[in-house]
Amino acid sequence: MAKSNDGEIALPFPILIGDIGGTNARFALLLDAFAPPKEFPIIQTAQFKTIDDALQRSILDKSSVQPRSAILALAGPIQGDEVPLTNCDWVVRPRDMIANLGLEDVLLVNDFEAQALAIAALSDGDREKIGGGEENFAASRAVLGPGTGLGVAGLVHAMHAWIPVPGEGGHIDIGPRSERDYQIWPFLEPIEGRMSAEQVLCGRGIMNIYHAICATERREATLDAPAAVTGAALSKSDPDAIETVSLFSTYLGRVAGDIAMIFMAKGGVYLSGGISQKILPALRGPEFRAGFEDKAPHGEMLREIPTFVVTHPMAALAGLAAFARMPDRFGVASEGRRWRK
Ligand SMILES: Nc1ncnc2c1ncn2[C@@H]1O[C@H](COP(=O)(O)OP(=O)(O)OP(=O)(O)O)[C@@H](O)[C@H]1O
Repeated sequence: MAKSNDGEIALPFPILIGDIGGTNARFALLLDAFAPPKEFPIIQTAQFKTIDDALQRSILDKSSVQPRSAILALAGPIQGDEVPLTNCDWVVRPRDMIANLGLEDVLLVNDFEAQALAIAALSDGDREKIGGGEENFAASRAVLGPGTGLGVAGLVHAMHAWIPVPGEGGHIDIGPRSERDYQIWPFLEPIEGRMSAEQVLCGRGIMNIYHAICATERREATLDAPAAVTGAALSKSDPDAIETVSLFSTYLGRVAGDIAMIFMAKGGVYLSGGISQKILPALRGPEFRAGFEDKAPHGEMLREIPTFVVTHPMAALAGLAAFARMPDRFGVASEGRRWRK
């Protein structure tokens, strides 16, 4: 059996891989290191009381293949033998999974770690470049994903391996920069008195910006959901929605530029998460790159760093599949989050 580079033995095939978010869970089976993943229909987490029930009824009962191991990416910190999920009622108990579902080996990783694994493996068909120079293939990369929250991770190339670096980068401070920012800022809702990136760069953040613009303009806020705001912006039917998406793109560019500097991400900065793909036409506009490059004294360096929108519909699963097939290429720590029969 192969050894992964942290000295652990690679997980045995067939491997069940899963990306479990607050609303949706996506699963696929890998029969061996070469066969394409067998994907299952997306599961709504709210429709099953427990994850074991969802796995039994939606995966195991629907396939003749019994997986020997599982790699699951979860939204939330992984600590101890019972891992509650953020934004949904499921609790992941790997020991019970091994006892009840016929698995021998379970590895849990953070959802943005899976996104970081994905950006090591995406082909040109799974991403759209939106500015900057050529990528440096051996250099570090970073990924930001505005969705229900703002996930951030780095991907560092060291010791002949790609090492995902998950963190809480979505919660860094963000401050006003332009005259317009100074007008809007007093109306933005802070968290415990401070403005963090996540307060503006997620679904809730879109509404925060939109309400602040409406308050600044003394206009009634008529749109009631992030999708309504981005829809009205893309169809150019509402001036406040248009400005919301313009400022969202600027702020996403600024934070992406900060993360690029922290990781020296000359391999590129990637935008994932549910929102990036949905506002892709807006991200192609000038605001995102202008915010990204406005980083004196390092503007020159930032202008060279390419940025990409991840267009792969199941990027996290693609990342987990790449790791499952070639664990030696990645430095994924397993201490405290791997359970074996
Ligand atoms: N068209 C849209 N424009 C802007 N925001 C949207 C749009 N559609 C959904 N959203 C917002 O995106 C967020 C959900 O993001 P995303 O799809 O990335 O979910 P997630 O956090 O990855 O969870 P899960 O994995 O369970 O789907 C919600 O806040 C939702 O309101």
